[in-house]
Order: sequence, then C-alpha cells, then structure tokens
Amino acid sequence: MDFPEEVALIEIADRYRLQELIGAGSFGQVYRAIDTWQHVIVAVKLEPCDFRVNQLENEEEVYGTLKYAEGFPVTHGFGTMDDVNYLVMDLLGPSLEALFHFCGKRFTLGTVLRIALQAVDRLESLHARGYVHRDLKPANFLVGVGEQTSLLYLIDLGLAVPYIDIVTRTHVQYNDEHELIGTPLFSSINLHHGIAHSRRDDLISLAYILLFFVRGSLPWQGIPTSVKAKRNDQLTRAKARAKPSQLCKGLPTPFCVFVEYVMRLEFDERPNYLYIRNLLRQCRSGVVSRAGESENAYDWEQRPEDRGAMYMTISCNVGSVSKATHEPSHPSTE
Ligand SMILES: Nc1ncnc2c1ncn2[C@@H]1O[C@H](COP(=O)(O)OP(=O)(O)OP(=O)(O)O)[C@@H](O)[C@H]1O
Repeated sequence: MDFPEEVALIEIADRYRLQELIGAGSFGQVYRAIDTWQHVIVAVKLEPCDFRVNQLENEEEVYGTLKYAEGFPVTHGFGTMDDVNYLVMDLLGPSLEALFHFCGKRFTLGTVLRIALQAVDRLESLHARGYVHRDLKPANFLVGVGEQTSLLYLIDLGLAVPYIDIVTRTHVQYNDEHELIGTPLFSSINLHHGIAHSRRDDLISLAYILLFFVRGSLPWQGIPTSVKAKRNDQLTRAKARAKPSQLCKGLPTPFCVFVEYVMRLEFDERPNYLYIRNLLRQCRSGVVSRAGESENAYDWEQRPEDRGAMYMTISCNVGSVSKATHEPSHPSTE
C-alpha cells in the first residue's frame, strides 16, 4: 500500500481512520487512529505483507491468549488490506524509553522498583500462557492513558514464541544453535552463546533494563551490536566480566540477590516470581522509609506542571535507541 502524504486519507477496514504516526520500529508503523464506528481513539500497527518476516499475526495470536491479563493492550481487529497487515489495539501512552529520556536518562531507585514489580507481573502472565517475549527493552514497556497512567503495559509480542512444546506439553529442548534474536544491549549471555530463549532470559533482560535505568548506562553499551560472531564475542565477554556485585554497586542487597538469582536460573527452571517480588518489595520498603519518597509517583509524575510538555515532547515515539535483531540473516540495527 502506498501511503499518501496525508495519512488522514487512509481508512483501514472502512473503519479506522489514521491520524498520526506515533511509533515505528523495524517491523511496522504504529498510528493513532479514530474508530469511526465507536468514536474512540485506537492504535493501529501496520506491517507490509511482503516484509521479510511477517509477525503481526503471531502478535495478534499471543495478545489473544492474554485477553484478561492486566497490562497488555486489548486487540480490536486484525486483517489485511491491500498489501498491508493491520492490528488494531488500545492506544497507550509513552514508552519507558521516551520517559527515560524525558527524565534526563536516569530513573530513581523508587521509580525503577515500581517499574520492576509491574514488569515481573507482566512476565509471569506471559510465561503462564506458555510464551517467552524475546525482545524486552524500554521501548516495549508503555504506560497507559487516562485512568491507567500508573499501569505498565508490555507490548510488541511479534517475536514471542512458546517455550512449551504443544504436543508433549513439556519444556522445549535445550539447543545451542540459535542465532541471536532480540535487542543485543539487553540480551542475556545465554543468547549470545546461541542457547534457545527460555523464561530466564526474559528475566535477565529485565534485570539489565532495570540496571540501565538506575545506573544510566550499562558497561557494554557502545560495543557494536552486529550479529557477526566476532563482534558479539566482544559483547559477550563484556557481559561476562560484569559481575552482579559490580553492576549493583550502591544498590540495596536484595536487588543484587535478585540479579544473581535470575542469572543462575537453569534453562528450563520455573522462575520463582514470588521470591523476586519479595526481594524487590524489600528494596522498595527501604527506599520509601529512607527517603520518605512519595509512594505513588513515578519520576516523570513528580512535577505535574511538566506533564503537558512531557506528553507533547514524547507523544511521537518514532525511532528507538535500542533496536532489535529480529531475523538471524539480517544484521541488527544499532
Ligand atoms: N498500542 C500502542 N499505543 C501507543 N503507542 C504504541 C502502541 N504500540 C506501539 N506503540 C509505539 O510504537 C513503537 C513501535 O511499536 P512496536 O514495538 O510494536 O513495533 P516494532 O516494529 O515491532 O518495533 P521494534 O522494531 O522496536 O521491535 C513502540 O515503541 C511505541 O512507542
């Protein structure tokens, strides 16, 4: 489908009139749109049918299994129009990537822990349905809109795959011949070694994301992230050198215990989400009692007068600092 300059001329499925581009990744473009039947605003993700790998159908299917789970957008339609696949879903707010930039590229520990507790819940929900996400990064966590601005959503399930074999109902077999999929900055060392992605790798990515938020950077940032083996060796070595105790320097002990725990998980081990939540809660009670920090505000909510400007600045999440490696045969974007 050739897009006219004026996107507002495009109506998807004779119903969803595109208004504005609000996000773009390696796979598709996401538009704010108006549902002309229900008169509500929605998000429409578009993916060219002739794209090298079509993922939108998979994404729709995985969202379908999460219909009643908190913190995942509800989908309202999927189909093909001309040569474009479309997925209609709830419109959400800015991503943690955009909010991180808005807050000067660092979050306080209090905000990181609030994010962490919700993110663990999202992963538990997804894993309970038999899927691993495989592309966790700040751009894939969004806050809600309206009454839901405190709720963290997990999106972009196009790369999600089952970790349970549907025939045998057992965990998929260990295999170390996989290409790296996902976002190299946040991928676990297991994935650099070619090991199949399992639940532990989602949790390790989450740990890296949280460390990135609270430290402002990761030690291996800046190392080129091409899938070419040699360059990944460099990245793998840098990750291996960074011990949890160093990564967590200055952070409360339970946070370090959490990072060590997820890094020690076995390939097919069920993570103890309750244990993780308890560790994070222990950190949180320390933070709240020490700093007298407001229980209910994220960093980006601290100055309500900035909120309008914030939404103006970050309403268009086009582009991303951390792009994914989605397909083995194509080098990752950096
Ligand atoms: N439901 C939504 N509401 C509001 N914004 C959204 C929604 N879904 C996606 N976005 C925005 O669009 C961006 C790209 O979306 P998404 O990650 O689904 O696309 P992608 O092509 O798979 O991206 P990537 O290549 O980064 O994996 C998101 O980071 C987010 O900013």
